[in-house]
Amino acid sequence: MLPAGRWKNGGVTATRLDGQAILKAIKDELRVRVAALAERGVVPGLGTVLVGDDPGSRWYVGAKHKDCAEIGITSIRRDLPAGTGLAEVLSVVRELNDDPACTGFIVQQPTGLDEFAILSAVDPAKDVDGLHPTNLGWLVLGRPAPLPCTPVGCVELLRRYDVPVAGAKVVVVGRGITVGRPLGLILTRRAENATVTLCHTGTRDLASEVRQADIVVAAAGVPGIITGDMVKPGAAVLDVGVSRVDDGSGKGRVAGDVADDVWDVAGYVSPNPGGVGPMTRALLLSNVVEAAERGAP
Ligand SMILES: Nc1nc2c(c(=O)[nH]1)N[C@@H](CN(C=O)c1ccc(C(=O)N[C@@H](CCC(=O)O)C(=O)O)cc1)CN2
Repeated sequence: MLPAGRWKNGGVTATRLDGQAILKAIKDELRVRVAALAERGVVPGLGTVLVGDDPGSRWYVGAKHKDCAEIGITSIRRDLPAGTGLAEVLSVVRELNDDPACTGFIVQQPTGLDEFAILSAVDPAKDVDGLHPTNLGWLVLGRPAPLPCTPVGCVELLRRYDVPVAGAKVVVVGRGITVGRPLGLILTRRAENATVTLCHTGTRDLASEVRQADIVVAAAGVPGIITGDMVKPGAAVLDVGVSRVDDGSGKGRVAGDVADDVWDVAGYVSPNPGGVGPMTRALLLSNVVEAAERGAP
Protein backbone atom coordinates (compact mmCIF):
# COMPACT_ATOMS: atom_id res chain seq x y z
CA MET A 1 0.00 0.00 0.00
CA LEU A 2 1.23 3.52 -0.77
CA PRO A 3 1.87 5.77 2.22
CA ALA A 4 -0.66 8.55 2.87
CA GLY A 5 -0.09 11.67 0.84
CA ARG A 6 1.50 9.93 -2.15
CA TRP A 7 -1.45 10.36 -4.51
CA LYS A 8 -2.33 13.44 -6.47
CA ASN A 9 -4.51 13.73 -9.60
CA GLY A 10 -4.77 9.94 -9.67
CA GLY A 11 -1.05 9.27 -10.27
CA VAL A 12 1.81 8.16 -8.06
CA THR A 13 3.38 11.38 -6.84
CA ALA A 14 5.69 12.90 -4.29
CA THR A 15 5.48 12.55 -0.53
CA ARG A 16 4.00 15.70 0.92
CA LEU A 17 6.31 17.48 3.40
CA ASP A 18 3.61 18.56 5.82
CA GLY A 19 4.71 21.75 7.57
CA GLN A 20 1.47 22.00 9.56
CA ALA A 21 2.02 18.57 11.11
CA ILE A 22 5.63 19.42 12.00
CA LEU A 23 4.56 22.79 13.46
CA LYS A 24 2.19 20.90 15.74
CA ALA A 25 4.94 18.47 16.80
CA ILE A 26 7.38 21.32 17.48
CA LYS A 27 4.75 23.15 19.56
CA ASP A 28 4.34 20.01 21.68
CA GLU A 29 8.11 19.89 22.24
CA LEU A 30 8.37 23.59 23.07
CA ARG A 31 5.46 23.48 25.53
CA VAL A 32 7.63 21.28 27.76
CA ARG A 33 10.51 23.77 27.64
CA VAL A 34 8.18 26.72 28.34
CA ALA A 35 6.84 24.86 31.40
CA ALA A 36 10.42 24.25 32.59
CA LEU A 37 11.14 27.98 32.22
CA ALA A 38 7.99 28.80 34.22
CA GLU A 39 9.35 26.69 37.09
CA ARG A 40 12.39 28.96 37.06
CA GLY A 41 10.11 32.04 37.13
CA VAL A 42 10.67 32.94 33.46
CA VAL A 43 7.83 33.59 31.01
CA PRO A 44 8.98 34.07 27.40
CA GLY A 45 7.40 37.09 25.68
CA LEU A 46 7.29 37.65 21.90
CA GLY A 47 7.01 41.23 20.69
CA THR A 48 5.89 42.06 17.15
CA VAL A 49 5.97 45.38 15.35
CA LEU A 50 3.62 45.64 12.39
CA VAL A 51 3.54 48.73 10.19
CA GLY A 52 0.51 49.36 7.99
CA ASP A 53 -2.48 47.28 7.01
CA ASP A 54 -1.25 44.74 4.46
CA PRO A 55 -3.66 41.80 4.93
CA GLY A 56 -0.90 39.17 4.44
CA SER A 57 1.41 40.72 7.04
CA ARG A 58 -1.51 41.14 9.43
CA TRP A 59 -2.36 37.44 9.02
CA TYR A 60 1.27 36.37 9.65
CA VAL A 61 1.50 38.46 12.82
CA GLY A 62 -1.87 37.21 14.06
CA ALA A 63 -0.80 33.60 13.42
CA LYS A 64 2.45 34.14 15.34
CA HIS A 65 0.57 35.39 18.40
CA LYS A 66 -1.96 32.57 18.19
CA ASP A 67 0.95 30.08 18.14
CA CYS A 68 2.47 31.81 21.18
CA ALA A 69 -0.78 31.62 23.15
CA GLU A 70 -0.98 27.88 22.47
CA ILE A 71 2.35 27.15 24.14
CA GLY A 72 2.44 29.70 26.97
CA ILE A 73 4.47 32.53 25.39
CA THR A 74 3.20 36.03 26.25
CA SER A 75 2.32 38.38 23.37
CA ILE A 76 3.38 42.00 23.11
CA ARG A 77 1.88 43.52 19.98
CA ARG A 78 2.65 46.93 18.53
CA ASP A 79 0.51 47.62 15.45
CA LEU A 80 1.36 50.95 13.85
CA PRO A 81 -0.77 52.67 11.20
CA ALA A 82 0.23 52.96 7.55
CA GLY A 83 2.36 56.05 7.07
CA THR A 84 4.25 55.61 10.37
CA GLY A 85 7.76 57.00 9.88
CA LEU A 86 11.14 55.42 10.55
CA ALA A 87 11.77 57.52 13.70
CA GLU A 88 8.60 56.22 15.34
CA VAL A 89 9.35 52.60 14.42
CA LEU A 90 12.87 52.96 15.84
CA SER A 91 11.44 54.36 19.06
CA VAL A 92 9.13 51.31 19.39
CA VAL A 93 12.14 49.06 18.72
CA ARG A 94 14.07 50.78 21.53
CA GLU A 95 11.07 50.41 23.85
CA LEU A 96 11.00 46.63 23.19
CA ASN A 97 14.78 46.40 23.60
CA ASP A 98 14.32 47.83 27.11
CA ASP A 99 11.19 45.87 28.09
CA PRO A 100 12.15 42.93 30.35
CA ALA A 101 8.82 41.19 29.62
CA CYS A 102 9.80 41.04 25.95
CA THR A 103 12.41 38.28 25.68
CA GLY A 104 12.49 38.47 21.88
CA PHE A 105 10.80 40.42 19.09
CA ILE A 106 10.45 40.86 15.35
CA VAL A 107 9.57 43.70 13.02
CA GLN A 108 7.29 42.23 10.38
CA GLN A 109 8.65 42.76 6.87
CA PRO A 110 8.08 44.51 4.57
CA THR A 111 7.67 47.81 6.42
CA GLY A 112 8.23 50.03 3.38
CA LEU A 113 10.92 51.76 5.47
CA ASP A 114 14.69 51.35 5.74
CA GLU A 115 14.80 47.66 6.81
CA PHE A 116 18.55 47.76 7.45
CA ALA A 117 18.19 50.66 9.90
CA ILE A 118 15.34 48.86 11.67
CA LEU A 119 17.08 45.48 11.89
CA SER A 120 20.28 47.13 13.11
CA ALA A 121 18.39 48.83 15.96
CA VAL A 122 17.12 45.53 17.42
CA ASP A 123 19.08 44.22 20.41
CA PRO A 124 20.90 41.20 18.85
CA ALA A 125 20.09 39.15 21.98
CA LYS A 126 16.36 39.73 21.35
CA ASP A 127 16.57 39.24 17.57
CA VAL A 128 14.39 36.13 17.22
CA ASP A 129 14.27 36.64 13.43
CA GLY A 130 18.04 36.04 13.28
CA LEU A 131 18.33 38.91 10.81
CA HIS A 132 20.38 41.44 12.81
CA PRO A 133 23.68 42.15 10.99
CA THR A 134 25.61 40.86 14.03
CA ASN A 135 23.72 37.56 14.04
CA LEU A 136 24.08 37.13 10.27
CA GLY A 137 27.79 37.85 10.80
CA TRP A 138 27.99 35.07 13.41
CA LEU A 139 26.37 32.76 10.86
CA VAL A 140 29.04 33.61 8.29
CA LEU A 141 31.70 32.92 10.94
CA GLY A 142 30.04 29.64 11.95
CA ARG A 143 29.44 30.70 15.56
CA PRO A 144 26.23 30.06 17.54
CA ALA A 145 23.62 32.81 17.23
CA PRO A 146 19.88 33.09 16.52
CA LEU A 147 19.29 31.85 12.96
CA PRO A 148 16.73 33.08 10.41
CA CYS A 149 13.45 31.17 10.75
CA THR A 150 12.59 30.24 7.15
CA PRO A 151 15.98 28.74 6.18
CA VAL A 152 16.18 26.69 9.38
CA GLY A 153 12.53 25.74 8.85
CA CYS A 154 13.51 24.30 5.44
CA VAL A 155 16.35 22.25 6.93
CA GLU A 156 14.17 21.04 9.81
CA LEU A 157 11.37 20.01 7.44
CA LEU A 158 13.83 17.85 5.46
CA ARG A 159 15.30 16.42 8.68
CA ARG A 160 11.91 15.43 10.09
CA TYR A 161 11.12 13.49 6.87
CA ASP A 162 14.57 11.83 6.82
CA VAL A 163 15.54 13.46 3.53
CA PRO A 164 19.35 13.17 3.50
CA VAL A 165 21.04 16.57 3.46
CA ALA A 166 24.66 15.61 4.16
CA GLY A 167 26.38 15.05 0.82
CA ALA A 168 23.32 16.22 -1.12
CA LYS A 169 23.54 18.65 -4.00
CA VAL A 170 21.15 21.50 -3.18
CA VAL A 171 20.08 24.20 -5.60
CA VAL A 172 18.58 27.26 -3.93
CA VAL A 173 16.75 29.61 -6.29
CA GLY A 174 16.63 33.07 -4.73
CA ARG A 175 19.33 35.11 -3.04
CA GLY A 176 17.29 37.19 -0.61
CA ILE A 177 18.46 38.01 2.91
CA THR A 178 15.57 36.25 4.70
CA VAL A 179 15.82 32.91 2.84
CA GLY A 180 18.25 32.12 0.00
CA ARG A 181 21.48 33.69 1.15
CA PRO A 182 21.38 32.47 4.79
CA LEU A 183 20.13 29.05 3.66
CA GLY A 184 23.27 28.65 1.55
CA LEU A 185 25.38 29.40 4.63
CA ILE A 186 23.42 27.06 6.88
CA LEU A 187 23.46 24.12 4.46
CA THR A 188 27.21 24.35 3.94
CA ARG A 189 28.04 24.22 7.68
CA ARG A 190 29.80 21.03 8.77
CA ALA A 191 26.66 19.85 10.56
CA GLU A 192 24.59 19.94 7.34
CA ASN A 193 27.42 19.26 4.91
CA ALA A 194 25.50 19.87 1.70
CA THR A 195 26.93 21.24 -1.54
CA VAL A 196 24.98 24.34 -2.49
CA THR A 197 24.49 26.23 -5.73
CA LEU A 198 22.83 29.58 -5.10
CA CYS A 199 20.85 30.59 -8.20
CA HIS A 200 18.54 33.50 -8.96
CA THR A 201 16.25 34.71 -11.71
CA GLY A 202 19.29 35.93 -13.66
CA THR A 203 21.02 32.54 -13.64
CA ARG A 204 21.93 31.38 -17.15
CA ASP A 205 20.18 28.08 -17.92
CA LEU A 206 18.45 27.74 -14.56
CA ALA A 207 16.83 24.49 -15.69
CA SER A 208 20.15 22.70 -16.12
CA GLU A 209 21.27 23.81 -12.62
CA VAL A 210 18.01 22.66 -11.03
CA ARG A 211 18.07 19.34 -12.90
CA GLN A 212 21.27 18.32 -11.09
CA ALA A 213 19.85 18.87 -7.61
CA ASP A 214 18.90 16.26 -5.03
CA ILE A 215 17.13 19.06 -3.17
CA VAL A 216 15.63 22.20 -4.74
CA VAL A 217 14.59 25.17 -2.63
CA ALA A 218 12.47 27.57 -4.68
CA ALA A 219 12.51 31.02 -3.08
CA ALA A 220 12.45 33.31 -6.10
CA GLY A 221 8.94 34.71 -5.67
CA VAL A 222 8.10 33.89 -9.30
CA PRO A 223 4.92 31.77 -9.59
CA GLY A 224 5.59 28.37 -11.17
CA ILE A 225 9.25 29.06 -11.97
CA ILE A 226 10.14 25.42 -11.14
CA THR A 227 8.41 23.02 -13.52
CA GLY A 228 8.39 19.22 -13.66
CA ASP A 229 10.80 19.01 -16.61
CA MET A 230 13.44 20.86 -14.53
CA VAL A 231 13.39 18.39 -11.65
CA LYS A 232 15.47 15.23 -11.24
CA PRO A 233 13.13 12.26 -10.58
CA GLY A 234 12.94 11.58 -6.84
CA ALA A 235 14.37 14.96 -5.79
CA ALA A 236 12.99 16.89 -2.82
CA VAL A 237 11.47 20.25 -3.76
CA LEU A 238 10.65 22.94 -1.20
CA ASP A 239 8.29 25.71 -2.29
CA VAL A 240 9.10 28.89 -0.39
CA GLY A 241 7.86 31.49 -2.89
CA VAL A 242 4.84 33.56 -1.98
CA SER A 243 3.27 35.68 -4.73
CA ARG A 244 -0.23 37.04 -4.74
CA VAL A 245 -1.92 36.42 -8.10
CA ASP A 246 -5.25 37.62 -9.42
CA ASP A 247 -7.86 34.84 -9.24
CA GLY A 248 -10.78 37.00 -10.25
CA SER A 249 -12.09 37.18 -6.66
CA GLY A 250 -10.69 40.64 -6.05
CA LYS A 251 -8.65 39.32 -3.07
CA GLY A 252 -6.08 37.35 -5.05
CA ARG A 253 -4.62 34.01 -4.02
CA VAL A 254 -1.16 32.92 -2.92
CA ALA A 255 0.88 31.21 -5.66
CA GLY A 256 4.10 29.35 -4.96
CA ASP A 257 7.23 28.97 -7.10
CA VAL A 258 6.58 25.28 -7.82
CA ALA A 259 4.32 24.21 -10.70
CA ASP A 260 1.79 21.40 -10.14
CA ASP A 261 3.54 18.97 -12.51
CA VAL A 262 6.56 18.82 -10.14
CA TRP A 263 4.48 16.51 -7.91
CA ASP A 264 4.58 13.87 -10.69
CA VAL A 265 8.39 13.82 -10.82
CA ALA A 266 9.77 14.69 -7.37
CA GLY A 267 10.13 12.29 -4.46
CA TYR A 268 9.12 14.93 -1.89
CA VAL A 269 7.38 18.29 -2.24
CA SER A 270 6.47 20.87 0.38
CA PRO A 271 3.02 22.21 -0.46
CA ASN A 272 2.36 25.93 -0.49
CA PRO A 273 0.46 26.78 1.63
CA GLY A 274 1.06 24.16 4.31
CA GLY A 275 4.80 23.57 3.94
CA VAL A 276 7.54 26.06 4.70
CA GLY A 277 5.18 28.83 5.99
CA PRO A 278 4.18 26.92 9.14
CA MET A 279 7.85 25.90 9.58
CA THR A 280 8.81 29.61 9.66
CA ARG A 281 6.38 30.03 12.55
CA ALA A 282 7.69 26.92 14.30
CA LEU A 283 11.29 28.15 14.15
CA LEU A 284 10.25 31.59 15.40
CA LEU A 285 8.70 29.93 18.47
CA SER A 286 11.88 27.91 18.92
CA ASN A 287 14.04 31.07 18.71
CA VAL A 288 11.80 32.79 21.29
CA VAL A 289 12.12 29.89 23.73
CA GLU A 290 15.89 29.67 23.17
CA ALA A 291 16.32 33.43 23.77
CA ALA A 292 14.35 33.14 27.02
CA GLU A 293 16.44 30.12 28.08
CA ARG A 294 19.67 32.03 27.35
CA GLY A 295 18.48 35.00 29.41
CA ALA A 296 17.10 32.92 32.30
CA PRO A 297 18.77 33.29 35.72
N1 LIG B 1 10.16 39.81 10.24
C1 LIG B 1 9.87 38.89 9.30
N2 LIG B 1 9.10 39.24 8.27
C2 LIG B 1 8.80 38.30 7.32
C3 LIG B 1 9.27 36.97 7.45
C4 LIG B 1 10.09 36.65 8.55
O1 LIG B 1 10.58 35.50 8.71
N3 LIG B 1 10.35 37.64 9.47
N4 LIG B 1 8.88 36.01 6.53
C5 LIG B 1 7.77 36.29 5.64
C6 LIG B 1 6.40 36.08 6.19
N5 LIG B 1 6.24 35.10 7.28
C7 LIG B 1 6.73 35.39 8.50
O2 LIG B 1 6.70 36.49 8.98
C8 LIG B 1 5.37 33.98 7.14
C9 LIG B 1 5.01 33.48 5.92
C10 LIG B 1 4.09 32.43 5.82
C11 LIG B 1 3.51 31.89 6.94
C12 LIG B 1 2.46 30.85 6.88
O3 LIG B 1 2.20 30.18 7.85
N6 LIG B 1 1.78 30.72 5.73
C13 LIG B 1 0.71 29.77 5.55
C14 LIG B 1 -0.32 30.33 4.56
C15 LIG B 1 -0.88 31.63 4.90
C16 LIG B 1 -1.84 32.13 3.81
O4 LIG B 1 -2.77 31.42 3.49
O5 LIG B 1 -1.62 33.24 3.31
C17 LIG B 1 1.23 28.50 4.90
O6 LIG B 1 2.22 28.56 4.16
O7 LIG B 1 0.59 27.47 5.10
C18 LIG B 1 3.87 32.38 8.17
C19 LIG B 1 4.79 33.41 8.27
C20 LIG B 1 7.83 37.75 5.19
N7 LIG B 1 8.01 38.62 6.28
